[in-house]
Amino acid sequence: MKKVTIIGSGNIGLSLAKGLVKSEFAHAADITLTRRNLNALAEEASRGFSVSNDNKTAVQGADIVVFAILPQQLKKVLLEVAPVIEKTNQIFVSIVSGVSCADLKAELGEDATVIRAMPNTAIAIGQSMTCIASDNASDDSLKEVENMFESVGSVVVINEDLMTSATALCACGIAFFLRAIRAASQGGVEIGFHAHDALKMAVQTAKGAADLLLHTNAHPEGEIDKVTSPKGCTIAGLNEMEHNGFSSAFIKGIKLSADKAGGLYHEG
Ligand SMILES: NC(=O)C1=CN([C@@H]2O[C@H](COP(=O)(O)OP(=O)(O)OC[C@H]3O[C@@H](n4cnc5c(N)ncnc54)[C@H](OP(=O)(O)O)[C@@H]3O)[C@@H](O)[C@H]2O)C=CC1
Ligand SMILES: O=C(O)[C@@H]1CCC=N1
Repeated sequence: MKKVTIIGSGNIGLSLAKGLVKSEFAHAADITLTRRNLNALAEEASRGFSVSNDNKTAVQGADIVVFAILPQQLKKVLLEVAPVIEKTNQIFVSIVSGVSCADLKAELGEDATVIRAMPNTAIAIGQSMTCIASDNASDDSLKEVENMFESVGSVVVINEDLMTSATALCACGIAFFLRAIRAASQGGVEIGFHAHDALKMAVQTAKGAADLLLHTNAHPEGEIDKVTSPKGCTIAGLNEMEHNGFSSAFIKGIKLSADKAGGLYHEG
């Protein structure tokens, strides 16, 4: 089993930790979680994770070190751990948005093996879409990190220049689809369902749509054509949504997220 240290155990760091244990990629005891407010990790400590507020100690002996802190918090931590890292044995994975491999190596050293990864919070249940990229990792190192993220979802290896796009589409994207589900359930309440039934119906309908595409490799529009009866109620509803900017709003939101994701580190 690999030893994994996660620096920054907030929303995504903890989701990753839970997913890795659930998938049996690692035992809780092989995962070290850090944050400054150690009290907030009491529950994880009781579940067998090693917890610490000492990043320097926590990185030592780890096979894979994952940085999961905010872009604005990263530089200080990189400078803190740089003197104690083992460049020949350790892989450094950053899931911090807007931080390039060059930025990481500028602080950790040019010979450090750095890999960027962009998962989403469904990683906690093994359903992440994770994109990974590196400009210097060996095939073996890249494979090791790919295996880790494949244990908790799907992985696509991409060119580094597409990482901010991956951030918007996949990492932010899960929030966009969640909001769409909430909107559908709100519509369901207006047309007569109690909120809990409307939400359950919206969730299962969204899951069915996603699974349909995953299982058949079909194009969404082909599946939509099967639903829209001539002069029917689906095309009426769909066109009303489009007149109100549904696709356009989604596309514009994704573009704005991608623009924003690129700038968070250097904005400071
Ligand atoms: N949330 C998401 O869905 C995704 C987020 N990301 C990226 O992951 C990163 C983290 O995001 P998110 O989890 O949402 O943010 P959170 O604020 O939830 O988590 C960040 C964590 O880092 C800890 N932290 C801050 N400074 C230090 C430090 N010096 N040493 C150790 N721990 C520290 C904080 O705890 P404390 O204050 O106690 O130290 C906090 O728990 C961001 O860069 C984001 O871009 C990427 C993909 C998805
Ligand atoms: O909102 C954010 O900035 C982070 C990055 C991707 C998901 N959450």
